[in-house]
Amino acid sequence: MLTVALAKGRNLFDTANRLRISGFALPGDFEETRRLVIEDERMEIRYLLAKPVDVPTYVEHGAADLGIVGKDILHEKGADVHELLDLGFGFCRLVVAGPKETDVSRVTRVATKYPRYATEYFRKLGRQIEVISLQGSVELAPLIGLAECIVDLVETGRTLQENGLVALAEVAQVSARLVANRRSYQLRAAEVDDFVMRLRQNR
Ligand SMILES: Nc1ncnc2c1ncn2[C@@H]1O[C@H](COP(=O)(O)OP(=O)(O)OP(=O)(O)O)[C@@H](O)[C@H]1O
Ligand SMILES: O=P(O)(O)OC[C@H]1O[C@H](OP(=O)(O)OP(=O)(O)O)[C@H](O)[C@@H]1O
Repeated sequence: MLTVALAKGRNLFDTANRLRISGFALPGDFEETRRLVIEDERMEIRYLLAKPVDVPTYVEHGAADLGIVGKDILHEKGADVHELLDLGFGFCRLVVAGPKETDVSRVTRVATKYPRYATEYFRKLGRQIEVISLQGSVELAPLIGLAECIVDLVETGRTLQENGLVALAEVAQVSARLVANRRSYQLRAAEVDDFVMRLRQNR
């Protein structure tokens, strides 16, 4: 039986949809259930419903053979996992954003849920910045002077717009990815390949 860790929240609906059209039988209440472990006995798959940021951890440590999670989280966590497939949903962009007059090449304080991305991005610009780590509502920081700009996800642009901020530069493009534990990828190759093939065919 393969164990697959799925990110709860925003991407779960598209993930479940993709699994269903790929032939996996999920319970009708899959997207709403409070159960955290769900078994599909016919397909011999066990799903773990995890907080998105924890999915790479389950996969890296072998608690799950496979995982589905956003590229943003994957890179930020730096987990040692094998990336197998861009699933083609969960699209958004990680950007530097702030008041429109902000000079990105001169900022010193950046608020973000993504310290690694932020540090790497500004290092490439030759800038050593102070990162202010926040857990959400990051757009607040430049509004009240906690930071000059932010590094955060943008999808529709509505949150930036309603707070008088603009995207100043793109840091990364994001979509959902299928990842594998490195040992599972080698030792359970046939099962993993079958899972990958089914998801790939239904992109
Ligand atoms: N507009 C968006 N804002 C945030 N994440 C998005 C957006 N569009 C797609 N995503 C993807 O969804 C993932 C975040 O999902 P979600 O917001 O449910 O997680 P979360 O912020 O960790 O939530 P929580 O902390 O409440 O569990 C991101 O990692 C990203 O890959
Ligand atoms: O471009 P938009 O479509 O407006 O989406 C972008 C917003 O969505 C996310 O926040 P989320 O709703 O996950 O809340 P959070 O701030 O608590 O992370 C992200 O951090 C942005 O704030």
